[in-house]
Amino acid sequence: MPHKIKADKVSLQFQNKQVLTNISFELEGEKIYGLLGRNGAGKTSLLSVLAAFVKPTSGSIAVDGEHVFENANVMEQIVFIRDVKMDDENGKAKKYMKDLSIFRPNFDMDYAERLIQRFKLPTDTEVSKLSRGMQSALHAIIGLASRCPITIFDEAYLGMDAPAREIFYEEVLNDFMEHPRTIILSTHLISEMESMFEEVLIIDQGQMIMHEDAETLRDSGVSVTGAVEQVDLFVNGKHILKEQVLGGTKLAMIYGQLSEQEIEEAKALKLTLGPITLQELFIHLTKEDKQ
Ligand SMILES: Nc1ncnc2c1ncn2[C@@H]1O[C@H](COP(=O)(O)OP(=O)(O)OP(=O)(O)O)[C@@H](O)[C@H]1O
Repeated sequence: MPHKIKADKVSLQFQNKQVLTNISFELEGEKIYGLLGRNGAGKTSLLSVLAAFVKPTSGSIAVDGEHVFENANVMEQIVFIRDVKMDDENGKAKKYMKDLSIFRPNFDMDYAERLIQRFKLPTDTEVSKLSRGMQSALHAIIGLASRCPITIFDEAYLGMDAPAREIFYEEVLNDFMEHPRTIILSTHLISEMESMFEEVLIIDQGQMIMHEDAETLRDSGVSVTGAVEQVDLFVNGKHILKEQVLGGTKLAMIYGQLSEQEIEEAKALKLTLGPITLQELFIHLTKEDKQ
């Protein structure tokens, strides 16, 4: 059964710094959610409140109606994976996992072993001596193999190289299909991951500015490709997110939907219309000088 998450007016202050302001949202669960925000937007802070690592200054987060903070029952349901260095950890990867698995009732050691093979994680090296990318892989393996109903990866892939990130994305998708659960992936590097998200939450300067179905978000803008002059003619007066010229061809991304008449106009100008990327939309929505 999916676990419902409800955040109710969550605010967080560190000393005098307002880090989160009145954040409310509901997640119905068993989906892959993308939490997007620029550096310092408050992603880690929000996820730390959700994982009960930090008590909000005001407001609360509840899972199935139970507040998370200092609630062992709920905390057992949540795994929060961050890309932190493990410089002080003694012991090797398998022992490290075994020790952690005691607190994770669904931990699947066979799956962890398969992931160790896939990521080529050295098992004869002390955890603290693993390279940064291998420490990231170890975090990812623990997050996946824990099979927690609420699985949070907070930029967990940052230390990995491109092939390792590919493995991570593939494993998240495959394991989610086989064991549906709530997976929250926070990132500011969107282009690689955007196809994974079913719903997207965007925070900017500590505030939730968007919570939307990923498809709906992609439909909120249009890409227009064609001959430079024709594209210029068509996008004139529209809200342009990005323009790019390659030889005689131009790609423009515009914000907002087109009317039937505009679609006909585009056809007449021999323009190709397509969806925009979440990345473009994100950059637009979180730009400092946005209107
Ligand atoms: N312990 C702390 N004490 C004071 N300020 C903090 C603390 N932790 C975070 N902050 C501040 O809170 C704000 C949000 O930080 P947070 O790490 O949540 O952002 P983020 O979106 O995860 O950023 P990034 O993508 O760079 O990791 C930042 O301005 C940060 O400096």
